[in-house]
Amino acid sequence: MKFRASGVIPAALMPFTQDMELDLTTFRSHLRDLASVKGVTGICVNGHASEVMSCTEQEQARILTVALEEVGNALPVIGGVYSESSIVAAQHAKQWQQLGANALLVVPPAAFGKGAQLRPEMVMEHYQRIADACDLPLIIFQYAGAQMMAIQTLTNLADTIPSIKAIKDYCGDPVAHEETVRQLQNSHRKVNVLTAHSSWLLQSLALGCEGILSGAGSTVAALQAELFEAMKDSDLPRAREINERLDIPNKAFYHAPMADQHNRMKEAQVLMGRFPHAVVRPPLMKLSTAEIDGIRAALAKAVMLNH
Ligand SMILES: N[C@@H](CC=O)C(=O)O
Repeated sequence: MKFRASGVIPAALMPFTQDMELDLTTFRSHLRDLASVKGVTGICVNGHASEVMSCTEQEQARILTVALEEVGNALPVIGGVYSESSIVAAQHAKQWQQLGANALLVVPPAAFGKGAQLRPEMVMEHYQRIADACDLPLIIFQYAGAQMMAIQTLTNLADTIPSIKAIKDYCGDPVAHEETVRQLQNSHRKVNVLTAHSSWLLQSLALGCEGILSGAGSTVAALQAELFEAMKDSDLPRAREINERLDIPNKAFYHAPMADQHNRMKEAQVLMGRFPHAVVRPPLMKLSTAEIDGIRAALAKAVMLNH
């Protein structure tokens, strides 16, 4: 299945059983749900939304294999490559290719947050090792805050590593985001920008981003796809209307502490009748009843509850 770095690519959640094991039955039905949404062009697993940091290497391999079995005939599957070690990340890249992944999302190691701006060679080495270990299209993951890479580092990556085809941009800064679109997507070496700015998608898509790769897609992929379509058609009134609808669940998912963003989406899946439980692995903690009630109210207001 050929990966095209465009359109709406949800990052799947990873359901766990009550004893915190992978719940692969629910995962399979989650993947089928996502694949059935009109406008979805791929599915990403083993990203932050899948709680990749708390899954073992064997579990990550299993998650990718199950995703490929379940939806790999219909859509490209993008596997997140995450390790604190560039050497291990490169081993994963090789293994994920052998398992059949169609592209890789390079999840930034925590070390980037302690010096990627001052020592961009860390970033270059991490990506180069991954690129050398496989032949798959790579997606840069630009993260907000301390992990954020300088625009010069992004253009150096694009110029040095031909297999880089896209960037998932979650820089959180509209000025930096616009510059990323300008310098990567609208330059001679075209690297598509897939926005992850789920809470300001309309503004982001107005810059011309070629797609959306977002954890919120796990839960609001249909609305994201409608918004994407409206923006492609330059139908601003329609886009504004969809944006208003998206704003309600987005406000319930994206607020401090941001560590809980996907935790909240899991609770939403339970409230929508899709997941049996919203179990997260520590250090993430179960949300309070008051917060779950707030998510329920938001979903009801957005007409996302069937009951
Ligand atoms: N909020 C973004 C970035 C997360 O890591 C997303 O979920 O895609």
